[in-house]
Amino acid sequence: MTDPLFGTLCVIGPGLIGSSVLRRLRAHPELVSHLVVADRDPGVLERVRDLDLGDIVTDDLSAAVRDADCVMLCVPVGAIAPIAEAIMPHLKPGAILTDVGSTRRSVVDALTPHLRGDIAYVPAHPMAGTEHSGPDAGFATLFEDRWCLLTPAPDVPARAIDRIAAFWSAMGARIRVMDVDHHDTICAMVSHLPHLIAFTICGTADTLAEDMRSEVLDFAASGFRDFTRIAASDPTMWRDIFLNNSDALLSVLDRFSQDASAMAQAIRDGDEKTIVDTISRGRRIRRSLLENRQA
Ligand SMILES: NC(=O)c1ccc[n+]([C@@H]2O[C@H](COP(=O)([O-])OP(=O)(O)OC[C@H]3O[C@@H](n4cnc5c(N)ncnc54)[C@H](O)[C@@H]3O)[C@@H](O)[C@H]2O)c1
Ligand SMILES: O=C(O)C(=O)C[C@]1(C(=O)O)C=C[C@@H](O)C=C1
Repeated sequence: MTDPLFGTLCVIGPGLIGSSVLRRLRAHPELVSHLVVADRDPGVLERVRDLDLGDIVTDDLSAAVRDADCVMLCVPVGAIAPIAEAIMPHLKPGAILTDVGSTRRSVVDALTPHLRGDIAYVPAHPMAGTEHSGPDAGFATLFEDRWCLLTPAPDVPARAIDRIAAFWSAMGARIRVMDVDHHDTICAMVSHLPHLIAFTICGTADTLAEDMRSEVLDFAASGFRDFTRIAASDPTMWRDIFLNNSDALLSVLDRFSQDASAMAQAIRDGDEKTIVDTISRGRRIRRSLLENRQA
């Protein structure tokens, strides 16, 4: 029998992501021997107990981390650094600290000054999720064949990075190690901007429906519905993402606005070539994504 990856793992914030990790660990008990789960919300803790996702379930974060070989923060981005600061004095010597936050630079900058010398911090962002939140939303296969982006500082010991990489491989994910700012630029484009557009387009349709006193939304077919899926995501999580990745997000939003204006101009001018070229590009991207997924 192989040794477990961690003797004790503590998950703080057993929502969609945290509870998916815990479900996978329950399905593969050889990976981690002992699971400690902490949250500030009594309702969440009750569900975690009902679902039997932890061996110890508590609202006492300091006590929860005391014996943990690895502590994983699965809370909204704005709560990561404050929680890390609060638990820092209570961490076991030599423990690994990790999180699953969707943005990196502002979190790393806020957290690093509080980092103890004997604690390795290895942020890991799984590029997987749904529009749902909370412990009931998770599922054990969420991370299968999805990327997990690791952004450790250059001085983090390789042993700790390897552990977290092995952990996410066991979750079914593919691993890529990258620089913090590079991570934020990529995620601004492929995740944060699409969500911003989805939230905005729903608002526009809703306002139009009110203005016209009409049933615009009643006739929403699948194109609009595809936007509403991601627009149903958690407001606190997305507020934190937008505010914590503002520079990269505003920069891609600027480019998007220019491209949308160019499309508007092409429509105004009856410029068929530009319109067809732009649509064809989208079609090519969709097809190459589907091919890569099947590969
Ligand atoms: N949802 C996604 O699609 C997705 C994908 C990848 C990464 N992420 C990131 O993962 C993290 C968690 O997202 P989620 O969708 O699982 O969220 P969630 O809302 O489902 O769960 C978050 C949990 O954190 C708890 N929490 C919040 N503040 C806390 C605090 N101060 N102290 C203790 N507990 C606290 C909440 O009670 C909740 O149980 C976020 O940083 C998010 O950016 C989300
Ligand atoms: O599929 C979804 O619903 C998601 O929103 C998942 C998604 C994404 O944008 O792809 C959302 C935020 C994350 O940090 C990573 C993944």
